[in-house]
Amino acid sequence: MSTATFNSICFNQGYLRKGEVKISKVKNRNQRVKFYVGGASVLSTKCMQSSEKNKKEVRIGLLGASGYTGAEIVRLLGNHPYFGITLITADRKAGQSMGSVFPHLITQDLPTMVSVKDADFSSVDAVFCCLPHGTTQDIIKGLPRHLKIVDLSADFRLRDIAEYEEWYGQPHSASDLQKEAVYGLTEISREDVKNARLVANPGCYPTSIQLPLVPLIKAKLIEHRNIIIDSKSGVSGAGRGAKEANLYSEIAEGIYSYGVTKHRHVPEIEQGLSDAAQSKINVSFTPHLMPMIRGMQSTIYVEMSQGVTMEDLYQQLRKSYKDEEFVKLLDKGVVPRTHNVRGSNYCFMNVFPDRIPGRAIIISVIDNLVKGASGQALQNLNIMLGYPENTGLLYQPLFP
Ligand SMILES: NC(=O)C1=CN([C@@H]2O[C@H](COP(=O)(O)OP(=O)(O)OC[C@H]3O[C@@H](n4cnc5c(N)ncnc54)[C@H](OP(=O)(O)O)[C@@H]3O)[C@@H](O)[C@H]2O)C=CC1
Ligand SMILES: CC(=O)N[C@@H](CCC(=O)OP(=O)(O)O)C(=O)O
Repeated sequence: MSTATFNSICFNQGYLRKGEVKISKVKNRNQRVKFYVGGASVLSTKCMQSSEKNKKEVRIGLLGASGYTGAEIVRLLGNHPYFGITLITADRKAGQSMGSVFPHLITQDLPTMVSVKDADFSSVDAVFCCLPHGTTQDIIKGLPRHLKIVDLSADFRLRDIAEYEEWYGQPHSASDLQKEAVYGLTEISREDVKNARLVANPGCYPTSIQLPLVPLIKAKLIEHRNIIIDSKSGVSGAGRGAKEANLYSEIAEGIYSYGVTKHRHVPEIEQGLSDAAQSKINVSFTPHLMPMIRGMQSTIYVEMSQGVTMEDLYQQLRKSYKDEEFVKLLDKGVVPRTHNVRGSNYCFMNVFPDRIPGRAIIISVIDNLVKGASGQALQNLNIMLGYPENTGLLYQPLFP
């Protein structure tokens, strides 16, 4: 038995911070080790001293590092003890350093951005693909098979290729890969994510909508008809590319409803809800652009099934998420606010009685760039590679 002091150690379910632990046997880092912490013992398959932080075990390639979700991956991985970035790509900004494109990341020790066509994947183990939909499928098709991939674009989210082609207005060039892709709404498909090679990371609106609705639909607590979803997004949801519609003068001091009746997230939302219901569900969905940078709220109006009460809805969500680290049902009556999840991987939700008997109102909030994109992507890659799901994701919300 030996004694050591760690700043942090990780074990199967999370982290222990600062403290003395006694280690019964240690031969190598991946060995099963017994820790004694304050009299209790904890079994671990992987442990690491924080002083080893720079010797990262997994080499990450980040495609689309010069965009918002790419930058967010860099920010999150800055605190990840096991994942180190060894390759970053950009398109127009290829040849530049990360610090020159995103000065807030100047302290990160990263290689220069290269174009995807010049990227060498031989010393990469896993890839985050933060590229525009439509361009992604051809790039992923060309990647070596040894790579684990989390794709943040919409290219592999829809199982039905014809539906993709209809809603995205272009042919799909990698239908074979689509068959192996796992839709990575982590809390709902965790078991499938574990064994996936390619994960299609959900869209931000679909994440905020499916997390509350899937458990209620599975438990048959709400009717499949008349689901009305009104969502609001911060402008970073549209990416960093210059667009007239996203100019400050177009966004500030106003709200803009867009994609009315035809937003491309409709089939993704309906796919997830229909899977939960095991029958086709159609929804009314309208997204809005808000004069804020980050954040997303979905306000969802539903009809409760015959005989179901508000208490049933609340208790079902409590049961579904009581052990989840990143999805929180708030105390009764507390209204979720985008401010309360900013910069974090949390989804906060709650359910309220409507004034009209038999109807309920659900509100869920996320940070579109974290749980709605890069945070959930990291949660998925942690699972795919057998690390604790929360690794690198323990940021508290940034408020005010
Ligand atoms: N922003 C958000 O909140 C969310 C975004 N997503 C999805 O994640 C993906 C990335 O989004 P986001 O980071 O916001 O987008 P950005 O527009 O901010 O970044 C796009 C990135 O892709 C690169 N790129 C553009 N075109 C090409 C191309 N033809 N070949 C190779 N690289 C290219 C850009 O390089 P360069 O800058 O050098 O031109 C940039 O690095 C998108 O599919 C988006 O829909 C998903 C959920 C939420
Ligand atoms: C504000 C804004 O423009 N948001 C984006 C959604 C971002 C996202 O989650 O979507 P994808 O990953 O499917 O692109 C939009 O409405 O297209």
